[in-house]
Amino acid sequence: MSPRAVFVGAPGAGKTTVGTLLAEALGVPFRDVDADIETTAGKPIPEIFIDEGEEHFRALERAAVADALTTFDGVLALGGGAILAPETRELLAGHTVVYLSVQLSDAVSRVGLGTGRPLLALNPRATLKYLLDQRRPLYEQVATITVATDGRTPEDIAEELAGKL
Ligand SMILES: Nc1ncnc2c1ncn2[C@@H]1O[C@H](COP(=O)(O)OP(=O)(O)O)[C@@H](O)[C@H]1O
Ligand SMILES: O=C(O)C1=C[C@@H](OP(=O)(O)O)[C@@H](O)[C@H](O)C1
Ligand SMILES: [Mg+2]
Repeated sequence: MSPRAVFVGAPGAGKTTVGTLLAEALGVPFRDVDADIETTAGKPIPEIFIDEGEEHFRALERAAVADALTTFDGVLALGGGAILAPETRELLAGHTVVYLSVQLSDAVSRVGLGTGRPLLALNPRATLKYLLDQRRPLYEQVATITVATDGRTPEDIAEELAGKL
């Protein structure tokens, strides 16, 4: 069993939003690894970061991605940092991986100061700039399809992808 599409990209790229719309368009289920992690941990992601720390979150994330890649055949969204793990990048080989790219300005305006992303809680613009610079090569490495999302609606992006998949 293998997902129809796996979404990667930075926080605010629209993985959860576009992934949900694409799953609807294809008539398949949607799953978000962040939600799987919260179910396993029994608490929201910010609380995992506070109580156990990022390393523990990343361990849960590696396990959740490995599980979903072999047990789920709908549309799957990863968290933005999942591709930091070399073993996760290796597991993605052979899958249909959609990289939603986003420039700093759109990413910042989309995530704003909203809660739920502990890494961005303090200084979203500076942190996002760092994350984008660090991760862009990794997203490009695992991607089989890349879609630039700046200035486009989630509906428009999902429609384009539904036509390609
Ligand atoms: N293409 C887009 N244009 C404008 N806003 C978007 C777009 N994609 C997502 N958003 C908004 O940005 C925020 C983050 O989207 P989300 O799907 O949670 O991103 P991710 O899962 O990649 O972090 C949400 O408020 C969502 O409605
Ligand atoms: O970029 C990251 O390291 C993270 C992104 C989040 O997911 P989204 O990319 O869906 O916001 C979530 O997994 C966690 O807060 C860590
Ligand atoms: Mg998300």
